[in-house]
Amino acid sequence: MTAMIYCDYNATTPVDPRVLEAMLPLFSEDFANASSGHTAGRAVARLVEQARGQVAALVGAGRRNVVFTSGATEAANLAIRGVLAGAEPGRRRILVAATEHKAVLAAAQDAARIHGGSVGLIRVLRNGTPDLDHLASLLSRNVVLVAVMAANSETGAIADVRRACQLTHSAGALYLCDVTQAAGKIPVALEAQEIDLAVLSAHKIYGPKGVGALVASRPLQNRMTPLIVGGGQERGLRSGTVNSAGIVGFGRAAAIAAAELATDADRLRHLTALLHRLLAEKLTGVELNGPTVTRLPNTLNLRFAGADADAVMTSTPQVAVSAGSACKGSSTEPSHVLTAMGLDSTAALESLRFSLGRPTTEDEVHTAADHVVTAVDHVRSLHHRSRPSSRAHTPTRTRA
Ligand SMILES: Cc1ncc(COP(=O)(O)O)c(C=O)c1O
Ligand code: FES
Repeated sequence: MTAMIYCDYNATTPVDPRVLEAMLPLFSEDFANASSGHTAGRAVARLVEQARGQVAALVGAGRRNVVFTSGATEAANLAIRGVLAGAEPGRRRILVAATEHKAVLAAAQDAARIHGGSVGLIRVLRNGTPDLDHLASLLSRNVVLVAVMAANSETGAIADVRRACQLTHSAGALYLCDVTQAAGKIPVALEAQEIDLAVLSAHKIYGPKGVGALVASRPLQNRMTPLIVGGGQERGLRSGTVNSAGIVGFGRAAAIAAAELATDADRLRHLTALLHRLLAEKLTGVELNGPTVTRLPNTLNLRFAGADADAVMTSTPQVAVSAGSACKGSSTEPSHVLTAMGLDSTAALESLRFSLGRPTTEDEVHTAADHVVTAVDHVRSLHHRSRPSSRAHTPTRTRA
């Protein structure tokens, strides 16, 4: 049995050993409650504040702007609900890119339902990048919030965040940027770009699961309504004893990601291009879903025409890839991201996402490509056998 080759780092990453090392003392000697006034508590509070600074630095924000949550999902819910709750009655429309993560799409729908608002979808171009001309045409004085993610988890498509933010501000609305996939992979500069609200998650950057952050300016934080009330931690925006071990791990992961971003990105860009080349050389009918250039360095979403993605995944248990996003699991619904780009459901269901990571090696890429080639060939041959009248997808392979 060969070891599994993990190519699903956009779904989640392993905890970096250096992160684990930083976290361990928080479970033993530094276990005190960060809100406690005694020396032990204050020592933990200092570690939490150090982590706040590290997370802020990764995304180019001030330390005081970071509010720790249980993840990007909670942060998105807090941001959207928090803004809408305090919005003027005549200004409760939210615009979200059609390819946003469900955490943002569902939070927007829910907030609109609860607070009497509405949600509009911003179209994306064929390559998955948000259509900012469409955003411009949708903006009006009713819009309170616009959400356009920095980089898409399924296709790696990178948005022109600067322009999206400028358009939003010129209409007097707030801009929310989901940087969960961008953080640690490409530079993120929230303050320089005047982004009002951002969300991210530790487990996408080799930190632990169950911890994330909302980044928002102090005046905005003061205007926001919390989702969870109680002891008033995180300046009243997120009550509950802080997850000190998780936060310290998040901070260490952010510091490592910031220091290694450039080298990681170069290496991953090379490995992703290699994987793409190997698959395109050995298979016909391979189409890239996503931009050729403005794409995350580690992400490759490919359609293998005539090969159902779930069947390919079943035939290649040695390689961990995903069809759509991890939280959809094995659902047979086509990805909302791919269909928003104009793929029909057949094409969407024939698409696989490869996302490489810090531990990925060149050997792994070669082996993964071999496995996927075999699996795609196998699935295509089954398909042709089960439907004798169908034409082969490969021009060189004709049926008798
Ligand atoms: C772009 C994006 N936003 C938000 C999330 C949600 O993060 P979490 O599961 O940590 O709440 C994810 C994770 O899948 C993501 O990829
Ligand atoms: S786990 Fe990434 S999309 Fe849900």
